[in-house]
Amino acid sequence: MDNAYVIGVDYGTDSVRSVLVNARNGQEIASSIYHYPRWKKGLYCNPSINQFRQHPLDYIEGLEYTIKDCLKQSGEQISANVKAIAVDTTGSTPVAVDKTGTPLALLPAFEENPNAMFVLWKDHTSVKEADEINQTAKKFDINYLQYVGGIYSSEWFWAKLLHILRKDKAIANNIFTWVEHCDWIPFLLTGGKDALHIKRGVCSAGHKSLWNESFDGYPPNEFFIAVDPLLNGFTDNISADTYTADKKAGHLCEEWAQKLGLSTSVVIGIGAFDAHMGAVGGQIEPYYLSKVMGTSTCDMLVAPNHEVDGILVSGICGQVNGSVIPGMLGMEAGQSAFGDAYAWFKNLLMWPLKNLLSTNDNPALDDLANQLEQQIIPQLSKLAQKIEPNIQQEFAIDWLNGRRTPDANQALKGAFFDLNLGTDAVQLFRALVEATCFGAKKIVDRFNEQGVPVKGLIGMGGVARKAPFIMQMMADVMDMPIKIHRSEQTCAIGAAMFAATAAGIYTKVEEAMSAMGQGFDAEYHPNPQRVAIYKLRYEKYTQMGMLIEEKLTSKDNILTHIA
Ligand SMILES: Nc1ncnc2c1ncn2[C@@H]1O[C@H](COP(=O)(O)OP(=O)(O)O)[C@@H](O)[C@H]1O
Ligand SMILES: O=C(CO)[C@@H](O)[C@@H](O)COP(=O)(O)O
Repeated sequence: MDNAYVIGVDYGTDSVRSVLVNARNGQEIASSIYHYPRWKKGLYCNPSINQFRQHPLDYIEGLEYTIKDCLKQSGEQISANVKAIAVDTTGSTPVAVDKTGTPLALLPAFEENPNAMFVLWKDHTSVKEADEINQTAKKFDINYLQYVGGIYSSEWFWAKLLHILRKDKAIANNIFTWVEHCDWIPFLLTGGKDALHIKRGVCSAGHKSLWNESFDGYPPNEFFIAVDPLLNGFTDNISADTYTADKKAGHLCEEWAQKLGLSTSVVIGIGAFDAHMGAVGGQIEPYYLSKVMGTSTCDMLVAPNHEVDGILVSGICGQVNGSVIPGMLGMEAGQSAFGDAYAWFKNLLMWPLKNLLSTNDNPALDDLANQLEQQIIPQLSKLAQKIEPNIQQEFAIDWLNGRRTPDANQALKGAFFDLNLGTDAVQLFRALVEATCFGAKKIVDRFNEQGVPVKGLIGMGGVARKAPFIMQMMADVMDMPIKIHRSEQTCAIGAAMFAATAAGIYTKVEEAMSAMGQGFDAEYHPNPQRVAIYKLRYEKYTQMGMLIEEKLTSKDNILTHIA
């Protein structure tokens, strides 16, 4: 135990990070990050139709680079004592694979075909298919959506599969099965060669693929045929056995052991989603909402199974036994755009610099544009912090990437209200931040209303750590303190905790969490004066949100007729 080290690998939206930590106390020995090069160039994506695809080579190259870099920084002695690796990824981010479990984009015939690549969580091309799953589910006596909040989302597994099968005959003819990113990386590292043997984590299966123990696995084939005969037989190639992330997927295969310079005795853990492992890295406690705030938010809550027996929370992203901590019910909710909403606003302000300023012959101008870009969100935050909220101020709705929870509806859009000729960028930014905090409060309200009391808030992720202004507003809007986890890399550290448990260094992940957790370093408390004004503004957010939703979904909506 003295000389035991573990590696946690965290695949985020833009980059993969690995950390090598001391399994005894969680001390970070090395970390490394790799930005996906093809993704960075915008390849295979089309934001105007919400198509976001990632090439498997971005993932494979990043895996090799970051782990090797960590080992290089740590030195030979530590590298020789690496006992386990575990991986978390975004999700639902599935890919079509052939019988050998190879993603189709790794085959020459499909290497440039976006439909043969991983369909990133934020790809919303399958809104129609998700709707068809929702409509079909109503025709069955058993409610197959009861454990995923009652609404199937276009961000998820089956909707994405159906969309790809419909769009691309060549993929439909060559696909053997459909696999989540978090289940595929352990398969890769353990040298899997048969797609029937891919081990599916309970986290991905339960939250995104409609697996539940009460159905003895997935819904029956008739359900999928009723959605579309194209889905016929797909569950035959997906094992109904699922695993919690404290278990082994296997050992490092010869090929990857050689590539990385590690031994084949290194244990590979079962994979799970970033937010779920992040919640563990952030030392989640029962009934604390653990908010991973980055591009999007993922809000996790755990509760002992016997205390929430019979409760089904509607409109969330699922409740799954063991998806976060084995033996507890893991519940997931979240917002489709959080930091992404601020990034959108920043990009809007950057438009003249990106489009009117010719930097061809002048690298200094390029540098200047980049520097300004880095400063936009911090400077807006600094100035927005000085504005005291009042009821008449500019106002926004945060559904710029649709609404993930409560009640998934990816067709919804964002909005600004109450603008006048005096409205400036700072006021608009303030309104946007406030809207994202209101969106966060809607999730807390839903848990409270449906019998799962939220007793505290834990903040993690890029925005939680970089944005005191936003975290203070979160505490004010929620009327509840929020404590921020010390770790910069909660997801990767969570993966490292699971790696240590899968390797048998700890018997339970809770033990790993208390031994390896780094604790909290900031806490924001609500300001009573602002709490009162935000209550009124939240009421307005609710009313305006309802108005937008009714308009967008009503039969006499002019846009529906034009479409
Ligand atoms: N100073 C800041 N204040 C608020 N948001 C920020 C700041 N800097 C970056 N962001 C946002 O953080 C998000 C990235 O979060 P991060 O946790 O680093 O990545 P990921 O979600 O990919 O894991 C981006 O959407 C960006 O707009
Ligand atoms: O939805 C999930 C997990 O269920 C996340 O993977 C997804 O929000 C992406 O997270 P990031 O914004 O990359 O931290």
